[in-house]
Amino acid sequence: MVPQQQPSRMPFHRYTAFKPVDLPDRTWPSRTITQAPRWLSTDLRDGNQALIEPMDPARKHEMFQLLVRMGYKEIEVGFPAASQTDYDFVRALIENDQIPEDVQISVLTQARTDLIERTVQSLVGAHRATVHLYNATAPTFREVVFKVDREQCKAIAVEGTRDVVRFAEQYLGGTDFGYEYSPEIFIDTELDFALEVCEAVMDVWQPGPGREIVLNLPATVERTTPNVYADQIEWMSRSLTRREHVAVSVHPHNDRGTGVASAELAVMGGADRVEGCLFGHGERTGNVCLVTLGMNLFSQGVDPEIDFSDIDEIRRTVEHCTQLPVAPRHPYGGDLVYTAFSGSHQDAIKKGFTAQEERAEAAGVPVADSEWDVPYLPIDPKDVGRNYEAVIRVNSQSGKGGVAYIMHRDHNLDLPRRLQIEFSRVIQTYSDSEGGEVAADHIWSTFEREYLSEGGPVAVLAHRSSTDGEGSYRIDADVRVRGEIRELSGTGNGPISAFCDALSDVDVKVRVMDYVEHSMGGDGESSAAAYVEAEIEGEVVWGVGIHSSITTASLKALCSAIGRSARI
Ligand SMILES: CC(=O)SCCNC(=O)CCNC(=O)[C@H](O)C(C)(C)COP(=O)(O)OP(=O)(O)OC[C@H]1O[C@@H](n2cnc3c(N)ncnc32)[C@H](O)[C@@H]1OP(=O)(O)O
Ligand SMILES: CC(C)C(=O)C(=O)O
Repeated sequence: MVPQQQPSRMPFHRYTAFKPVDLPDRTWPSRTITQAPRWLSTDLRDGNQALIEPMDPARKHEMFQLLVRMGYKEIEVGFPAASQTDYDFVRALIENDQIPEDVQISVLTQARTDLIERTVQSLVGAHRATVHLYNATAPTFREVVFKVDREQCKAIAVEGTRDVVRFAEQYLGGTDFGYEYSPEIFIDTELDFALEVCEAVMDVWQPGPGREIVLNLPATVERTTPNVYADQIEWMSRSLTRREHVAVSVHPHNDRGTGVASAELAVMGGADRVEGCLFGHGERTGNVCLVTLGMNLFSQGVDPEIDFSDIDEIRRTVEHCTQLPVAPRHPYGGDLVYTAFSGSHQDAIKKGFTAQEERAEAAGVPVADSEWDVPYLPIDPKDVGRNYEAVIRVNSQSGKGGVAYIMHRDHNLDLPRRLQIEFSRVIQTYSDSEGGEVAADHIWSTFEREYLSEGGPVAVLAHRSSTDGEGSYRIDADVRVRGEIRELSGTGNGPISAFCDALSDVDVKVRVMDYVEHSMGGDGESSAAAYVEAEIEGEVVWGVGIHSSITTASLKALCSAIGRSARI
């Protein structure tokens, strides 16, 4: 008897639901994203500060170069007041002139005068640079961490901003200087207070034409559903004064696994800019993944303004720099994300590829330019530098479609449907007994053994044929029958029926039920494939022949069927 279910033993009473935002006239749900937001990569700061082993200078340079190559124009390069390594890295970028003209680096600092001064000093000589200042504004942080009230909390932000302005004037004369402020833990901060602090910071910075401020509103710890974050962002975006001079920025983390949705809904709610990391590195469960966000736009026909065309090179570099693996199922970049093992998916993909090619041909455009619509593949793997090799892999969950796809892809063989069924049963028997994946070369060697070996009871050694002009076909063939070489002759309405007739002389009874042939394409020496479905000794089997002469291929296919019927 199944035991009765016990009441939950999870202590859920310890947690309270996040308070929603009162915004009945919210507009974000009916918006769509038609343009990429501004991106900021914080791989070298928030990503780096969460690594088991932070990046050494060589890895930092490699990551920076990758980000530049991909097209990121805003890159947070470190926390220079935190360590000599971070400070030296920023100096090296500037002194070695490694920052392209159109790239704005930024550096993070706490709101502490000594740290701000050192942070600003790290930027001396930069063409363009931003200082990013933060202080936590949420109630628990005010009460527990800083032991300040609202006014004192606001004063930290205001004084910090004054320091930034003062030191920038002192040290950064020739720099196109920008400023970013983050009320850290914005997501848990009372909205009216977050607004009050941001307004006070703006009063010091004085944004205006040519003097933007970035107000970054982080979901430092993701604690609610993405719609609530979107409400918060829309509320802030609508409430801020001097909005046209403010870049509203979001910085989602992924604690609930909904960082990407939070960022997307926040952009619909009015955010102009998104901060995140490649493959979602960052504190705890990570920052929002910039690859997923960019590729999500791409898959909707929106230019992500970032180059993802060699996703494996990006993944390898990130793995090398962070010394952490990217999960095989990570959206767009994981090893397995364009692979189907299961039969019905493989069948649909195989049909989808054919339809895609036909559509492209009908439209007169190359497949690589034609509108993509293939089942189970939200994007063309080739658009991110993958090939179709891994799209279909065979294991015990696979059906005929997958096996047939591999035979076509790797060997130009279009197996007729009933042969697909017959051969996939052979592969299924193997995968059921061995478990695991059946490699493409094993599929081929099995096919060769089952259908192409010439060691059966009948083999054609040579043949000559003639027609009488009235549709009758005559064949004379040297045939090895059960180990003996015989000269046989037969007539029929084609080579196969003539050969069947010839075989009846040596007591081999074959009734052909289906016949299919095709050229295997390619070069001048290309072969033809012939497939014969035949009833032999009451058994229906398929045989396959491959040869540069289609007649020889068809005779071989018949011998192949005879061989199979003798074996099974
Ligand atoms: C959400 C985020 O990712 S924020 C970025 C977090 N990243 C990092 O912290 C990485 C780099 N940080 C560091 O290396 C160090 O924290 C340093 C060098 C900046 C400072 O080191 P320390 O002076 O030893 O201070 P410590 O690390 O203990 O920080 C805590 C102190 O800073 C204060 N503090 C924390 N954040 C801020 C802030 N944004 N503004 C002002 N003060 C702050 C705390 O209240 C605490 O002060 P207390 O010692 O008077 O109680
Ligand atoms: C400093 C801020 C932007 C931050 O990293 C966070 O809140 O997660």
